[in-house]
Amino acid sequence: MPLIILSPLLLLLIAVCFYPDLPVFYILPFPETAYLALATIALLAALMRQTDWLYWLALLASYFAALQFSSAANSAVTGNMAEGQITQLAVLPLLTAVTMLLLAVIPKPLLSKPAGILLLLSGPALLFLGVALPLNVWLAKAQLPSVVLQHLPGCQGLTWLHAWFLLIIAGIWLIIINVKMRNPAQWGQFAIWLATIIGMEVSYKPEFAGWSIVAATLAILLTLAFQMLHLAYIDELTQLPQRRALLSHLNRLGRKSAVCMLDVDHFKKFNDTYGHDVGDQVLKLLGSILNSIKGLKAYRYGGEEFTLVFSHNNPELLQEKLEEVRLAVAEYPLVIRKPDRPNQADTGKTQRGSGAAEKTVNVTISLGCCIKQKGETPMQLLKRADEALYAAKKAGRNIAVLKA
Ligand SMILES: Nc1nc2c(ncn2[C@@H]2O[C@H](COP(=O)(O)OP(=O)(O)OP(=O)(O)O)[C@@H](O)[C@H]2O)c(=O)[nH]1
Repeated sequence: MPLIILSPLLLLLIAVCFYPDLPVFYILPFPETAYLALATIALLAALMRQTDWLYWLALLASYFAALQFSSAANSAVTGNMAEGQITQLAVLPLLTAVTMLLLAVIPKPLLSKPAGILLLLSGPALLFLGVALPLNVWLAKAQLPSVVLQHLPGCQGLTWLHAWFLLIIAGIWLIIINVKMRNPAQWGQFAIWLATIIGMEVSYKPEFAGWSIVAATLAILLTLAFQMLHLAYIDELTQLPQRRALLSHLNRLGRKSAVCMLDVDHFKKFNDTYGHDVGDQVLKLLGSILNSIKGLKAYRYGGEEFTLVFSHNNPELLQEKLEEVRLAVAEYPLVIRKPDRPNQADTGKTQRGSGAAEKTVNVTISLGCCIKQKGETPMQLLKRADEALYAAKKAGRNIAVLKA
């Protein structure tokens, strides 16, 4: 997924480096096209209720405007930055990188709230302040060693100073994406940052800088598509694909396959005893247990029912796997905080650990599995799996029933 999101920028980078004379670079009028692309994506993001993107787009638009303003101010210089000299334009990527990293990590308020409007305006304001203030003069006073102000080999705009600074930002960003937040939006934001760096390096040609904005908007478009797919197919609570994804899988099921329905035993009683919130945590945990078991594809069918799809029909292997799933759930200790600790009520009621005010419980599941028959439709197969589940419940629960 990340590479697809980054692909417009990677393609642009290759084209700029190796094919700078491509006619496609010169067919669009810039900067108008860049602003039009930004406005279109902003509209699309707002329509899709993904308004966080508006913060990013405002920042990107003001970055592009600041880039043009600084480029015009430095128009006497052929490249972005004369060797060994810090221009205002050279400070821009450093400032943008920090602003974007900040935007990536801070919680974003609703745009309709005053705090949202403030955040929307503060990013662009910071950039324009950076351009207006003589930051380059202040930086020059720091008397950096001349080597850090030399251009990178093959680069016209970026110096070693930029390289080190941007490398650190990129490192922090990639760590955040991979360790903390694994979702398409994080990669889309990283793509925007990448676009600003490319835009900076190629700003000596307005067409290239304009294309970097177009590539960034394409990256956001791809991210929006992933976000919509996620909304349509992934269950919010368990993070498993939900019924729509299951039906699409069942429609392209191979000849040798099997389907299993499972649900939590006495879940109504569990909810009544520990509360709906704790019940939700159990379903979440069940989702992560099912997702971690190899050799099957797990879906949340609805409520406390889950479906497992197997791409083989070997009865021994199926029985073994069903048993593995059943035991994985039954043997997982759920630590539940007692309600006499209200101050910690929001911080995860179900987790591993021990303590005086905690109680360990176990939940069990029942499973009903059926091997796909010749000519059987997905609905018929699901219905038989449901009957097998019913048989497992009748047989006393916490067992797996496999039918041919
Ligand atoms: N916490 C929580 N409970 C849910 C959710 N979806 C369904 N339930 C509950 O799951 C319970 C299902 O109850 P029943 O269908 O009677 O089944 P059961 O109590 O598990 O009994 P058996 O299946 O016969 O063992 C109901 O109380 C629903 O409210 C959910 O998303 N979160």
